Amino acid sequence: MLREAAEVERNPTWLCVVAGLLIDPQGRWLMHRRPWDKAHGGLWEFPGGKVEPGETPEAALVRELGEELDISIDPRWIEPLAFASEGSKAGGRPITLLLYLVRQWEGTPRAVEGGAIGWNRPDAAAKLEKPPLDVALFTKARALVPPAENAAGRG
Ligand SMILES: Nc1nc2c([nH]c(=O)n2[C@H]2C[C@H](O)[C@@H](COP(=O)(O)OP(=O)(O)OP(=O)(O)O)O2)c(=O)[nH]1
Repeated sequence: MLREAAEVERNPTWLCVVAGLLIDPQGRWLMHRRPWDKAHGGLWEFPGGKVEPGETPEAALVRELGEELDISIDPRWIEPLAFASEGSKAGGRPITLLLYLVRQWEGTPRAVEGGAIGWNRPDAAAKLEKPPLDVALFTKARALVPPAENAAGRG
């Protein structure tokens, strides 16, 4: 029993991915276009990546946003917003995607790993082509983001 548990811990049966919804003072949402050579290449996602073994989801998000967007974030500036899960695909582990709201950061976000970024009002960001897991998650995020920030994004 113990041996099996240790094995699962070393080789988890599901993949935990964390991502951030960055909203600027004008109410625009940041989306990241994945590099063409990666899975879901060219699609617009919430910036983030995989949680590494031994890492908390929050630490992973701070690390991933630093690597991907060249920004610094204090863990106190992020808050859990929503999650989405997808079933196992042939050959792959099922993914659970945890989405955090990011209200504050240091630095100017830029795509440093070969992708691109876009700042859009939620209405425009909704029209960007996304990975399947993000479609329902995006709708959920729009419903959950506090009205003040939605209002700032009108127009
Ligand atoms: N970051 C991110 N990944 C997503 C989203 N939606 C979605 O299905 N995914 C999938 C794509 C990938 O299979 C996985 C995340 O992998 P990644 O390639 O971004 O992560 P990483 O930076 O840790 O990857 P790697 O370079 O180590 O391969 O989750 C999303 O909104 N954001």
